[in-house]
Amino acid sequence: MDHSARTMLGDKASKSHLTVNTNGGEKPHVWSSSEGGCQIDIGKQIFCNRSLNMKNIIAVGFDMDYTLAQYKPETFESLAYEGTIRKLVYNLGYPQELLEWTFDWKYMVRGLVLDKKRGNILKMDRHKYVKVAYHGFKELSKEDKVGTYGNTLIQDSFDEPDYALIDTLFSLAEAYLFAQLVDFRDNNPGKVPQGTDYSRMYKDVRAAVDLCHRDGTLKQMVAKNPKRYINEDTSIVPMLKMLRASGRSTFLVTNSLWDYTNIVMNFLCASRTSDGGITCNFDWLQYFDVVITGSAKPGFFHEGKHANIFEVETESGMLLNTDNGTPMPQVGNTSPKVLLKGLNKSCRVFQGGSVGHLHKLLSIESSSQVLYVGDHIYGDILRSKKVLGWRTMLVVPELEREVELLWELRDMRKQLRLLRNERDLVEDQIHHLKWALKFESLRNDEKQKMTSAVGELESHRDQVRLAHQQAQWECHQKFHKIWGQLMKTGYQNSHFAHQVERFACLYTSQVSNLSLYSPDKYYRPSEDFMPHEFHILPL
Ligand SMILES: Nc1nc2c(ncn2[C@@H]2O[C@H](COP(=O)(O)O)[C@@H](O)[C@H]2O)c(=O)[nH]1
Ligand SMILES: [Mg+2]
Repeated sequence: MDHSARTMLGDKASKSHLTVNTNGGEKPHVWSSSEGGCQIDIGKQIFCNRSLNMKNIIAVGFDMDYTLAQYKPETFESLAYEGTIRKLVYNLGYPQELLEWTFDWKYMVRGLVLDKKRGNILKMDRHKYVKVAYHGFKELSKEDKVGTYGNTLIQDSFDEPDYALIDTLFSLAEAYLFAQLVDFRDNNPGKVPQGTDYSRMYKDVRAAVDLCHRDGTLKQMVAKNPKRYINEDTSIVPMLKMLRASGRSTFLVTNSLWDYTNIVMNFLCASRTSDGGITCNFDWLQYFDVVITGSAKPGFFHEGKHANIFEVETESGMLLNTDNGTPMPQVGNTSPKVLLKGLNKSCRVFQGGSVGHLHKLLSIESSSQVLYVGDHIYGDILRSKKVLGWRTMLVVPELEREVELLWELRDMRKQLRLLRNERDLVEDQIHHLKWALKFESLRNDEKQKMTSAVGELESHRDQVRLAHQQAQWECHQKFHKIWGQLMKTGYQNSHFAHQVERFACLYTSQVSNLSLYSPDKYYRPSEDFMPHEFHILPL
């Protein structure tokens, strides 16, 4: 990105947020360091939907998977894809030839909706109007699309059980496999198990993916070689240290269980040995006050929910009974050493429980004092904000490239807007002339003149329309060949963007972007604009 981009967009300076240290590794510039406090690249900024004064926040919580731990989709999602195929073939009777299939990890994006019954994949705008629709990998014609989804009666559904929202990066492999199976069934109806319709195929894929997450197919491989599957982020520890130094409590709430959480957090927080190796220990716990594993979000966020909470004995992974989080004597011959350990530790680790337990453990009086950072709108953000009133930040890794492309394509987008205005203007002129031809008493020569003017304007309109459509398509393709921009569908916000706007107080591309801002930052939203204001107020 050139320097002007940095200064024009959010007044950013050209300073990078990483410097190369003496070992050749990258040293992050946290806000509190001497190099920190510089202006921030557009791709790393935190964007604000709803004002949030960090001074009112006393605890900052984090989700782990795809929030603190950014998986590499090319390896991690491929692992999920291959594991799922094996289960389809060996457990569910799908043909062996599926084992030859390959996965394009860039094809699917978040925010898509699977129409399980029809075998379609959809991208909708914020009004739930279907703008892009594919049957398997075949694009639906405009007529088919409108015929199937144009009916306003189904506009407000698109929910389970007939539809599935691809709202986490964990779902990209299953969406791709669903599209492949739809194509496969259409072309080889006899080859799929008898009675298998599209919905059944989706159900099978879902069950197989689910099993991959539960039976160790994925987690064993990540544990063996975390570096292959997870991006290293040297800013996470400095960010946590800065938040804690500012007086905030920090906590982790993850659906992963303790054994896996410990491996992933060690990878993210441990200091590396000279050969790049990691010593596995529990040092990372010093950066948290409370860690809750196996949290079963989003159910965790229900205040009234009764859920047992167990203390995790970190060395052995043993679960200890607690009295709502308070250590309690174990019945029988449990070693008293183990029982007392929990009382002295600076960070306590639990499994299960619900938000009430967490508030008690952290002495939180009001839920508005908590900021929670997660990657899943439904699992992390929607319930925590809507039901509970926590403040929320959504991590959207795709955003970094999206905003940088927006900047690169600014001239193209300006051109698009001009073409759109011109098309509207010419259409108005045509309507006006046609009206006059129909209702005004005109002389023959006037009529002839007007009729030929209409003809000229219509051909001009067609040219402008075509140029506009062409430019729109080119722009769409620059973002993603099939689905276009993540946050837009045409000129409207996408369904995904609409959810981000409604449920996330803040959103940003990486969790560690928090380290680039003061822990006391007052995040303020940009001004709202109504359509009538666009032509009046200079932007
Ligand atoms: N049983 C299933 N587990 C899943 C699935 N998709 C993801 N996951 C697991 O959830 C947690 C997410 O952790 P969090 O830190 O983001 O709360 C992680 O362990 C995943 O493996 C699924 O479809 N089924
Ligand atoms: Mg997550």
